[in-house]
Amino acid sequence: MANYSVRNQVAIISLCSPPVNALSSDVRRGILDSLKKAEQDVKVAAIVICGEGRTFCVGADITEFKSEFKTFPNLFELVDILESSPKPIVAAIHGHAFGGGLEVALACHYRVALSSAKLALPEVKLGILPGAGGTQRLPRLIGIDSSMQWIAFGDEYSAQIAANIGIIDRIFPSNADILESAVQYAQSIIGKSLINRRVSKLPVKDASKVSHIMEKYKQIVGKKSRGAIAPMVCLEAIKHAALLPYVEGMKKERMGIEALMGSDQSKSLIYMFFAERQVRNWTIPGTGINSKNTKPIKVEKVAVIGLGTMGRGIVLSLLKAGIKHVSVMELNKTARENGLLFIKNILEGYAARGTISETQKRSMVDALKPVSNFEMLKDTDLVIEAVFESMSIKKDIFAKLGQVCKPSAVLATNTSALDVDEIAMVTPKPKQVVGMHFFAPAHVMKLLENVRGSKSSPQVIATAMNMGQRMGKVTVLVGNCHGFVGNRMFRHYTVETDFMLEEGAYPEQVDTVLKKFGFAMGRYQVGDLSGNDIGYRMRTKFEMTNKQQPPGAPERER
Ligand SMILES: CCCCCCCC/C=C\C=C\CC(=O)SCCNC(=O)CCNC(=O)[C@H](O)C(C)(C)COP(=O)(O)OP(=O)(O)OC[C@H]1O[C@@H](n2cnc3c(N)ncnc32)[C@H](O)[C@@H]1OP(=O)(O)O
Repeated sequence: MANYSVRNQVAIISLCSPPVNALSSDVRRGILDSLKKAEQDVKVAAIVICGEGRTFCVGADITEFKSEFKTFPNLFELVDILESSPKPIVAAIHGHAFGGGLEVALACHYRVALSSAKLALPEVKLGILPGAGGTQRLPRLIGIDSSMQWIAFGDEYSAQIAANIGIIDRIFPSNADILESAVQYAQSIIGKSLINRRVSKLPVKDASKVSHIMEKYKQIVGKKSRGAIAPMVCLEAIKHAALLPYVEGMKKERMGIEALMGSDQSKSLIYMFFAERQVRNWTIPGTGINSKNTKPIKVEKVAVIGLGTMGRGIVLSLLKAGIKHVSVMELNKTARENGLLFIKNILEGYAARGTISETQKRSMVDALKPVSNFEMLKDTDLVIEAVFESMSIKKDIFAKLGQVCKPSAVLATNTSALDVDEIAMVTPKPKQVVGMHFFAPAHVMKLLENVRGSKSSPQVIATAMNMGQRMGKVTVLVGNCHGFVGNRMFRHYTVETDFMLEEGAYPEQVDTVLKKFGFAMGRYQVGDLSGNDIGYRMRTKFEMTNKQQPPGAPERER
């Protein structure tokens, strides 16, 4: 679980737990045993900790969360043992140094990284806090302000940003051999004093400003992470780094993680973490066909038909995924102009905020290819139709696509409830048709529900799934039934909130409570965004509005 070797006075402890070197109890034990060997070997003058395979270390092994705390060395014990080593330890980071992985690196005396490496303390996204000294060591290295930013939101940062603020001591080019570079670096620091290299012994630079900074982040967290408990507990723990000696601060951190670990919020977030990964392994029930044995079609040219709310978001998602040729077809002139303006404005906003560079923005704008007739789509690899939710309009479009598109083109409909098979049947090759149900706003929402028609070919399904993943979506394969899965779930939620209106609540009151609970938008805001007419049409088509009831009859009687 950790391999040990010695090269020119430098001991190498390499984490070996594929695929991501999570810190299972065996890995922690392996690190400790190797460290003892290195400390006892008189020929060893420095130590490098690195990760084998694609990454340094992604943190604690989440699958062990129920049991790991009793096994020695625990992660918070291991980091203190590492830091107190009399021989200098260099963390050699490539891939990811996340969570406990970064905490191990912070306990080392030096940190070097490839420029392509990513660093983060993302525990807050699992509803917990960095419980191996992260809330106490990071502030001593980069200050309270930056630590609150890193820990309360859990975002990842590039090695270069980490170097700029003092986490990383030396950056190597992304194509360098990280181990070789780290060993050379370790040789260069042999004999140097470790007095200023033990992070837990350093003072917190902006400690005197802690109250002010704390207030600032409480406000931001209150808005950005409404309803979440962990971010506030993270802030509290970091505050203690400024107010208390390291050992006392660690006790507070421990209290924080004990309060959060096993909470309903944490359990849900951990469930979500694994569920999001599990859906990548899709399967067609009863056929043996699955993500492992089916290859997607190569997609370079994509077209989106319709530039309304959904079409615009889909185009943006494709551009963000790096698709270099996105044809957009909107026959209505005003809708086309408004849609293109909307897309360009959003890209401008990304560039202004630094989410993308100016060069990336220009290349995204260049990738946009407005087209005015169906013939222009003849060499497109994937067409995503995102027009009005009307079966007759969609059938009309698919009949035309069936005539003009090349036989291998994947034809996707962004319907939220209509029968994908009925749409597919108007084309000469129904096996090329699949549903790709995005959620509004499509460039923001992470869920994509791909709908498997009864005729959709495995390769077509694989292509839609692959495209979803390229767009960074949590892409779920579902069957073809009314409302698919997302809207069938959403329906129960809307029915309950509608009952509340009938019982006297106003839409804005319902929305306010939901937002306070943590929802990004209230249920009625969502209705306004997607269009209440869509739900109305769906209900009418399926005769869920009981014609015997007079207009205005209560929902529960319909
Ligand atoms: C009761 C009180 C006790 C008090 C004492 C507590 C002491 C605790 C001390 C310390 C606590 C530390 C907390 C942590 O470190 S929590 C973990 C923090 N790290 C993370 O959250 C990182 C999670 N991983 C990711 O975000 C991604 O995997 C990423 C690193 C970005 C890589 O992404 P990608 O390349 O897309 O790879 P996958 O996500 O597909 O992952 C590949 C497979 O690896 C599995 N995986 C990933 N991370 C972990 C992990 N931390 N633990 C276990 N398994 C992990 C993932 O599920 C994939 O598996 P599969 O292929 O089977 O789907």
